[in-house]
Amino acid sequence: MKFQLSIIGGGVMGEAILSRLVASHIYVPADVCVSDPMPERRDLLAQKYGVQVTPNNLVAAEAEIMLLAVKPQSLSAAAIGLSNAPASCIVSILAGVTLAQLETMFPNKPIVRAMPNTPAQVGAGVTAIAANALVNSTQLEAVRKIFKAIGTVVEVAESLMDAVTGLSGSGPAYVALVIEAMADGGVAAGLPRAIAMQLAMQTVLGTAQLLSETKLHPAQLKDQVTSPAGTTIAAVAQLEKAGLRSAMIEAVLAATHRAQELGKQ
Ligand SMILES: NC(=O)C1=CN([C@@H]2O[C@H](COP(=O)(O)OP(=O)(O)OC[C@H]3O[C@@H](n4cnc5c(N)ncnc54)[C@H](O)[C@@H]3O)[C@@H](O)[C@H]2O)C=CC1
Ligand SMILES: O=C(O)[C@@H]1CCC=N1
Repeated sequence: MKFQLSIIGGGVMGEAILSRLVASHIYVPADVCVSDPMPERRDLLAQKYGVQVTPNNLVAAEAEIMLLAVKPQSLSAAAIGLSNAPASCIVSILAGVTLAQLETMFPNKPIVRAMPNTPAQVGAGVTAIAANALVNSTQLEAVRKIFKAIGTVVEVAESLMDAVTGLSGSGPAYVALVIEAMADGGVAAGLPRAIAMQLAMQTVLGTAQLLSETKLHPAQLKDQVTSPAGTTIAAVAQLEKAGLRSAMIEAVLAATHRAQELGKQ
């Protein structure tokens, strides 16, 4: 096979995955090909990572693993002529697009559906994967290795992939909104913007680390912070009044439903 790995679509996620794979020496740049119609993306990726680039998806398809990283709306156009692609194994990170749909486009191919997230850019992503019946253990291990390079990997039933998309796939945006809003609150209370941002960011990072390392339930952590008649319970009462928990639950459900819709297009 001409390439060990090809990435169809060198955008935000394609580059995030590529950057970690090259940095961790999992693939030699010469063995990787990225296909993208935008010359400026091709030039940037070739210069920055030393990989092969092409505007022709068919050229890139000569790979052991072909990773699809185009928008779901671009999949039909990207897949034209690829139904008999020589790629040994196909991996899709497209929101909403099911294994059944991919199997129709790429008959009799081993296919893995995956859902990473943008903290992949700094090796702190989380990716859920689900494989079809044709994926063998060597191929699954190779796919796991790709996603381990960008963070942690969990295996789920394919029926749960839209829910994964609603939670961790889209989740970095929810957390970013929370951090921005907390910083705004600090600014409203008189803090300089830069200090407010630093405090908000480290509070989110530190809280996630504390929960992860101690295995405390979030409710226990909340109870540790809330002194009787203190400041935190005053804030928690406001958050409950504004429906923070309900808003977050509805947000995850809305993203899950949107992923289901994208899969039906
Ligand atoms: N951005 C995110 O946070 C996440 C995105 N995803 C999924 O990853 C996929 C890519 O998303 P992004 O990287 O954010 O999008 P993006 O728009 O940054 O990248 C898509 C790339 O595909 C290229 N492209 C368009 N048509 C093409 C074609 N016919 N052949 C080859 N390349 C083509 C574009 O030029 C662009 O560089 C989407 O399907 C999305 O659902 C999954 C997890 C997280
Ligand atoms: O918003 C989207 O559709 C993509 C999928 C998960 C994160 N971003």
